[in-house]
Amino acid sequence: MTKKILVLPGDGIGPEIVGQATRVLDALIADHGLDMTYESALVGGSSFDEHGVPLTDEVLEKARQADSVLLGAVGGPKWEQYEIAVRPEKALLKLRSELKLFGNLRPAILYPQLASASSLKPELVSGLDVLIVRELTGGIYFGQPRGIRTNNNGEREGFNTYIYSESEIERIAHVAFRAAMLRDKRLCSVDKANVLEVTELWREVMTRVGKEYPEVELTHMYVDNAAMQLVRAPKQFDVMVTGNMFGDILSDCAAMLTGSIGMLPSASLDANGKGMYEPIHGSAPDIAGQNKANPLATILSVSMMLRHSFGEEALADKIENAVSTVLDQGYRTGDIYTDGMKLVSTSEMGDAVLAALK
Ligand SMILES: NC(=O)c1ccc[n+]([C@@H]2O[C@H](COP(=O)([O-])OP(=O)(O)OC[C@H]3O[C@@H](n4cnc5c(N)ncnc54)[C@H](O)[C@@H]3O)[C@@H](O)[C@H]2O)c1
Ligand SMILES: CC(C)[C@H](C(=O)O)[C@@H](O)C(=O)O
Ligand SMILES: [Mg+2]
Repeated sequence: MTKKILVLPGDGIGPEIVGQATRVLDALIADHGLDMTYESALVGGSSFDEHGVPLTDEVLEKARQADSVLLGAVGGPKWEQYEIAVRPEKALLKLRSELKLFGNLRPAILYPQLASASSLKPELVSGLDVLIVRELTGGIYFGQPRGIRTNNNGEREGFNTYIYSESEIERIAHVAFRAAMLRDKRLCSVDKANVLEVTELWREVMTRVGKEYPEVELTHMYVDNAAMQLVRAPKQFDVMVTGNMFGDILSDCAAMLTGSIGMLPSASLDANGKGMYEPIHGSAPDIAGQNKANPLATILSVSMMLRHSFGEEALADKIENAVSTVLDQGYRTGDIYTDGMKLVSTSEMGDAVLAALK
């Protein structure tokens, strides 16, 4: 059966970077006779402008029907004036939650060629390979009740609920332990169990599930310390597992260690391996429309799609090798540029990756 991919470019730099990723996909489909097709649709602000909602029922249904989804980025200043319920970001959250994509994998890998682009000293990051496993459909992002209300003193107050059920923690724990089993077998669970009951339970469940994976060394760390350790000595980590909001923050932090947020892909998976793939960065309004954005995180997201949703390991490797080749050749978009390298545009980086794939 032909595999169907739904492509959602989104807003800001989304269409520019996804444009390069689909060129890579086109080349692989043509050169390797892959039985895959894709169609594109609006999401986020571009959908809001056209349809008055950031995600139409039709596009949600297409996402359900697809074998996997490739997303660029959503959001931007144009839509910040609207209430949260109709903002572009809501589309992303709805897709994640409706498709039950609870397991978010965010690999922070330093390509050796980019050691000098990292914000840390090369010796601290050389060989860096950390996998952040982020719970993506629960926690404070989705907990009820939430809102802005007027309290008894007549003052407005905003509130959200940080909640995790045991089963939600268990299933993300299994994702993380299984990932650790395929790597260096070290898992660090990040929480705030010294203050928040929800993460006290998180720690208890992680420890319990850990008994099923005796080969994996499980450690626990408070999130404030984890943020500090990530910039102090990031190579101490193999796999990190954490909740939705802590994972959001720590993954942006880890991204910068690899040279740029423009380098980090992600996979958001359901219990059956269906996934949505996207770079971890946003729509970068400051550079949108200028053909400047780094498309590599999105191209690497295609690689993750081929690996996790379609079992095409060799082709996934091929994309990663092509990225490594273009970095060897000295091609750099502005975010990863260092002296002596060749500064290229988004589309020229795409050209270079396509050439390296041949
Ligand atoms: N997955 C998503 O769709 C997603 C993720 C994060 C933020 N957002 C949204 O994006 C908008 C902008 O958010 P932000 O500015 O906080 O974060 P951002 O990730 O868009 O940008 C942060 C900084 O990183 C740079 N950057 C990001 N991606 C880059 C790339 N590929 N190449 C080069 N530089 C890159 C930007 O230019 C900017 O200076 C907001 O509306 C936010 O909600 C969306
Ligand atoms: C845009 C926003 C909803 C999203 C998140 O917070 O999950 C983004 O920051 C991410 O990291 O994918
Ligand atoms: Mg984020």
